[in-house]
Amino acid sequence: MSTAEALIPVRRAVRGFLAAHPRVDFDVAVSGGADSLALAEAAAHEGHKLGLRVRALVVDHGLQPGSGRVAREAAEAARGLGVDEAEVLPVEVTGAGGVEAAARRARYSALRSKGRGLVLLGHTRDDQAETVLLGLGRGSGPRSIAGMKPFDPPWGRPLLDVPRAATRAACAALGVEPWEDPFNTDPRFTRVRLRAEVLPLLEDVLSGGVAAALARTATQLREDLETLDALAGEFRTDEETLDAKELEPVPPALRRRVLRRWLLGRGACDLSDGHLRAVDALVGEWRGQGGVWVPGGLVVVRTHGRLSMNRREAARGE
Ligand SMILES: Nc1ncnc2c1ncn2[C@@H]1O[C@H](COP(=O)(O)OP(=O)(O)OP(=O)(O)O)[C@@H](O)[C@H]1O
Repeated sequence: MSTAEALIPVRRAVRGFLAAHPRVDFDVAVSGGADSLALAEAAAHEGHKLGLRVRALVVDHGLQPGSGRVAREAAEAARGLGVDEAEVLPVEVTGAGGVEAAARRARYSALRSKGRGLVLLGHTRDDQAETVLLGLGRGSGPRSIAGMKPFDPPWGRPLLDVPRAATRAACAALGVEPWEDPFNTDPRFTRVRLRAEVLPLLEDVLSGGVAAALARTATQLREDLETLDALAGEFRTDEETLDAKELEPVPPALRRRVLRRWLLGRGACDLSDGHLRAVDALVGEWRGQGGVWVPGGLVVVRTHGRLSMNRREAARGE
């Protein structure tokens, strides 16, 4: 494959993305890995054709000795690939939930505050396939199976239809050596095992095309979800109480979305499918049952054909 041919898939994806979401100036989040370096090259190439300035942002988590050098090298590599500017953002990784989650929070927060509009991320079709598979396995509902969104301001993900192999091929053709994150090969992480063990086995058993099929499924599901969310948005959910009788004839999938918005708007949090179904039963399977407890210290009750929410203490009469 010639150099020019190797660059085509990534550049084409970025060109399509920029045409669909025209913007003045944008930034590219560069980790130094193959995906984001290939993205930086394509963003610079396509951005310059549109007369845009392209800046790379590299976050230094400061977690390993030499992380500063890795970040500076990533910035240097991005400059070498044509971006107009490259900036290293040192962050402090603190807070709950394990070091990986804390690093992720710090990274996204730094990118969000430094970004000038849209920040492009290098997630590929394989990342999308892994996300969908993880969501399926954990039963965490259609929202997670629908995967990552290509356009989710301030984030943009132009490479969600591009296989990871294409970003590797682009880097090889450009003569850059991407940085390999040691976390990406550590089998203690579920995602790493999905990538290294599960997906290759699925590809083998199903004779290929699995990552593409999962990514396609995510897109279809996301379109359906967006439609249902838009329909649910037509119901008023900003009032203290909800008219259960009015909701009764509404199809349950739509009804649960309306209930979700109402509950979240009134202080509920961490709602599972089980919670939503239990609240929905107050509408769709009403037989005079008692209140339903939901996270956020709340209990939902139905009285005189309307749903309302009380604090648990009040419901207990304390
Ligand atoms: N240190 C970093 N500096 C700047 N951008 C980064 C850095 N690490 C990751 N990114 C950006 O995020 C993209 C996704 O990276 P990666 O898959 O490692 O992150 P992640 O934590 O798994 O993200 P997510 O959890 O959103 O999938 C990269 O392609 C790159 O654009």
